[in-house]
Amino acid sequence: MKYYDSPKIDLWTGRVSNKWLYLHEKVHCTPLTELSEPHKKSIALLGYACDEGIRRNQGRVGAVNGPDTIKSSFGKMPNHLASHVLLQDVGSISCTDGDMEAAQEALSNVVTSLLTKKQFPIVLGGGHDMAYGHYKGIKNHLDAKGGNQTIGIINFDAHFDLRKNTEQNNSGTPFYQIAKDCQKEDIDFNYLCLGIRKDANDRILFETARDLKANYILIDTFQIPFLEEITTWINAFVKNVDHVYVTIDLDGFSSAYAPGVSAASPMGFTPHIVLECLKTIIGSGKLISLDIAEMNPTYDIDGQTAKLAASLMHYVAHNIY
Ligand SMILES: N=CN[C@@H](CCC(=O)O)C(=O)O
Ligand SMILES: [Mn+2]
Ligand SMILES: [Mn+2]
Repeated sequence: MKYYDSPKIDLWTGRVSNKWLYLHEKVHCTPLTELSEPHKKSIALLGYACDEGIRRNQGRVGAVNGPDTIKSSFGKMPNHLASHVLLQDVGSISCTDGDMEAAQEALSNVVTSLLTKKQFPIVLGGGHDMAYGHYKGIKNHLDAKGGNQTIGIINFDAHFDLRKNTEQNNSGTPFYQIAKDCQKEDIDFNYLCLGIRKDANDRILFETARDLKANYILIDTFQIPFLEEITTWINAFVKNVDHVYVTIDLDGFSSAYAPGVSAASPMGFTPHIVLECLKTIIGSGKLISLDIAEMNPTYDIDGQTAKLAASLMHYVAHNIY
């Protein structure tokens, strides 16, 4: 398949225990052609190796290497997964010819197929344009099942990513594109954005958020001391939808935690508040799929952004089933 690379076994190295103590010993590298409906509960790791959207959005490229770096960091972590949980690396969507829309389409098709095969997808990026393909994949899967099931998007991010795509699609436009698709279908655009920075979103973006009825919490209050209020907001949002798609943009974290991104946030959020929110969302039983975006190894320091992404994955993988 064009825009698809099979899993790379070489990424999965680390301490050898011969007792599945480490995730690189637990993971199976399964090309999509060999993926079947599992007998066990299964987590599918998929890369989105594309930074074309970041380049178009005047950002710093390098996120094309993000997925492999996160997988490699994750593999070195301890495995506490139950034996009845399968962990599979199913490879990566790649975009080497600049055709980001084709890569998004390929991503959408693979996500649909993963969900149909009863996998829990964790997608690793790559630019946040990933969210458009990821959302479409979830939507197509649910539409095929019928019943008009609704999707709520929870985006942990410093940015709305609601830029208008009148000139082009890029890493700053995915949720605007989704909102426009919702309008065409006459369905609600259910979007909650956590960690918005006033110093990183212009007036037009705030106006667009208002016009599209986007829900958001500013970075000033997206902090542990406001956990009770934040949890109430999340619960109210989740209650209103059938399924939740979570997308985590690493550039929303303070650059003290996540320097390896295109647009860093010195005044960003902490991993602790994100983990608390993930606990609430997973606890709702509605989380259908998740991704981690904008990992850029070129600007990382001592692999700490990759480790943060891997730790978030570690938490989700160990709590989803
Ligand atoms: N995907 C992120 N996009 C941000 C980048 C901001 C920046 O380059 O400073 C945005 O378009 O708002
Ligand atoms: Mn961002
Ligand atoms: Mn983003």
